Amino acid sequence: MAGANSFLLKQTQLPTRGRALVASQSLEAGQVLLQEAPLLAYLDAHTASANTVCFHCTRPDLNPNPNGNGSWSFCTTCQVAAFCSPQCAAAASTSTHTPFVCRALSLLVLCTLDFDSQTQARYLIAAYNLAVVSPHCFEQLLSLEGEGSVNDKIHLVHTFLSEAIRSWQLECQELPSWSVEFVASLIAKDQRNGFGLSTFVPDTRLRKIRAYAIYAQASFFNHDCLPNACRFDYIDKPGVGNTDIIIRCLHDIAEGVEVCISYFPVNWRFAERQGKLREEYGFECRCDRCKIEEGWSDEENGEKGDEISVDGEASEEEDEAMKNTDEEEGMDGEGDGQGSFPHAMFFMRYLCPRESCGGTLAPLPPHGVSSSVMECNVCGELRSEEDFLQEIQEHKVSP
Ligand SMILES: C[S@@+](CC[C@H](N)C(=O)[O-])C[C@H]1O[C@@H](n2cnc3c(N)ncnc32)[C@H](O)[C@@H]1O
Repeated sequence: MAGANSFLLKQTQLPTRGRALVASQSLEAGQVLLQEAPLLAYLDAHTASANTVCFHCTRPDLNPNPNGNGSWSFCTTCQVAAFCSPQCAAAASTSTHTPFVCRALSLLVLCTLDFDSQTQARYLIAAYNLAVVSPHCFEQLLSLEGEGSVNDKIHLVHTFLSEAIRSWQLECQELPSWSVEFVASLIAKDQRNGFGLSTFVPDTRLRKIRAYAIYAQASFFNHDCLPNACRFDYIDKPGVGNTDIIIRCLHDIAEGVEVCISYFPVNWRFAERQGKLREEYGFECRCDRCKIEEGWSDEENGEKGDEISVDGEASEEEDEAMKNTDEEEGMDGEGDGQGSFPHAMFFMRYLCPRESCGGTLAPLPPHGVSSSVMECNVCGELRSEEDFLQEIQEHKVSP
């Protein structure tokens, strides 16, 4: 497979879960398995409405100023897309902000779609643009999992996209129109394969979605409620590649073992996890953890859910934070030992201990030797082995 570390993973086909990625050699804790640039990325409509994020690289304007801000500029044609630098503006003109996108964005601000539909419309604009500027990448998008069905919301965004295409055709060239069924299937591909690009807001300790992205190779990671890898992104890092996805091992993985991530915070309870996977991903999870938790009563699910929250208590705020976060996360597991709650140690080791964070901890990439320092994929905090051992003592759970 393609990607920076392509030799570490190989794609295979599994009978009950479709395409999957397995370790093609033994992998080390913290190892970077994949670093990949997006096939396409698009801004969340709420974020975009604030006009403080670069349309091309998604970095924020940290000092918004109505009189103009250093290297920041707006597209003078659509007056919708902001760019953080002349370099981003120039790169966008042949990739993410072509004349078609520019026209479509100027129509988008005039339409009455709600924010959710505007976000979907931004995805469709980016997908249509991809079909024009990079047919090969568009083919990759089309090959991803997901077949959708048409509903009223899809009719609305389809109508918008058709208008945008027609408007551009009048001025320019003959462009193919897309059927509503085709649009529904593209939206399903986004739902099943898209990743949120978010930033951690230290004051609220919540994540704020800034943009979404789809990656050709990372789309082949299946889900597990006790994953052996997790995803990092560094969208504010300087230089190119800030929207790359990085997948790292949580622990050593033997050759031939499937590498899975979690599609949402791992401290979600059984019913929430099953509901999300059924409704948005179209499958029933039969992982080891689910097989155990399906045998729990509602009370047990509630109690154990409480036990494995950050402080031994699952606050409503924390639950809400997790619901608002389309990331793989973890939680700690005080629990009652390995007997009735065998995955408690997973949460002890891989949940960020910071209150309300809910992020997953993975070791820093090994440099010669494995690192014992864990990094949180949500708040970015580091935890040393000494801190971990102290936490275990406090929780009185044997490692
Ligand atoms: C991001 S794609 C993963 C790659 C996918 N298997 C494929 O063939 O392209 C997500 C889809 O994979 C399938 N999938 C992922 N994890 C699964 C699991 N644990 N059990 C069954 N199906 C799974 C579901 O169809 C889901 O909608």
